[in-house]
Amino acid sequence: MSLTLATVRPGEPEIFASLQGEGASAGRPVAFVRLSRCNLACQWCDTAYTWRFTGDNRPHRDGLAFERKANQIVLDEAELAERVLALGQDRLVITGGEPLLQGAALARLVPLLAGMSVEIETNGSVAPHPALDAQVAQYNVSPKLAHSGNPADLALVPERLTAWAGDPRAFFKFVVAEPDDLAEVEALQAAYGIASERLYLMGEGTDSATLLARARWLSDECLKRGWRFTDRLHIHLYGDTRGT
Ligand SMILES: C[S@@+](CC[C@H](N)C(=O)[O-])C[C@H]1O[C@@H](n2cnc3c(N)ncnc32)[C@H](O)[C@@H]1O
Ligand SMILES: Nc1nc2[nH]cc(C(=O)O)c2c(=O)[nH]1
Ligand code: SF4
Ligand SMILES: [Mg+2]
Repeated sequence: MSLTLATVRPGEPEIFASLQGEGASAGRPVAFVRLSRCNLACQWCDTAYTWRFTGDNRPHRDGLAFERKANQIVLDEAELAERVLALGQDRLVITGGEPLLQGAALARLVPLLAGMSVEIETNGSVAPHPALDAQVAQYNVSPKLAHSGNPADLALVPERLTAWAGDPRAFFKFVVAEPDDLAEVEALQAAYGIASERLYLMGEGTDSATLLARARWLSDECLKRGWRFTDRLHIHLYGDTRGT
């Protein structure tokens, strides 16, 4: 079995070491692998190069029907594990695109990582393969709200949100653009019993000024509600740059 990865430059898979920029483990030095393909199509996605391919202007709402394009690289698990281990970190963050679309292959990758812990970035709409789930230390679950432009029935899958809310490894990370978006977060917390200590708000944005402007009111909202706030550290450090 193999994995389809995004590329940081033509022909170079997006495998890199950086500080985790977001969520409950922000600031931790980690290795990253970015997989290609996504089942959603957020209108503000900062990694659309993993799912919207040259020559096709429609968002691919069906990530499983992806086409093999020059900007994707297929690696077998052993080759990928070797490149990850060479980065010398004790945790691997698997992101994308939507990495859980390739859960069976990821389940075969993890045992080759010599004891590295695994953290997964997911949009929360896809069930983790059971053999992968048994090996995951932390999920960063980012359910997409209406402002993402995705149909709610694709983005917000009730049985998935119930499962994530009941899993202590799962930290929710809601991308918020405007104060009105908070009513949706409130409704989801009430509907699924999401614990406030596992509920993070993160501003939408791919530049420091936008993120800081949003942080100013998001922090007040978190103080009022007992929710958590996360910034996007990598954007402040490196801008909107692939492989950082
Ligand atoms: C590119 S996604 C990949 C993982 C998965 N598809 C997901 O959406 O969680 C990684 C993280 O970046 C966030 N993200 C993507 N574009 C963003 C933007 N323009 N502003 C803020 N967060 C963004 C997503 O919500 C998610 O938390
Ligand atoms: N440094 C850094 N931290 C991140 N946290 C989540 C990321 C993602 O794209 O999933 C990401 C990323 O792309 N870079
Ligand atoms: S779910 Fe994640 S990868 Fe997919 S379009 Fe949205 S932000 Fe981008
Ligand atoms: Mg990113």
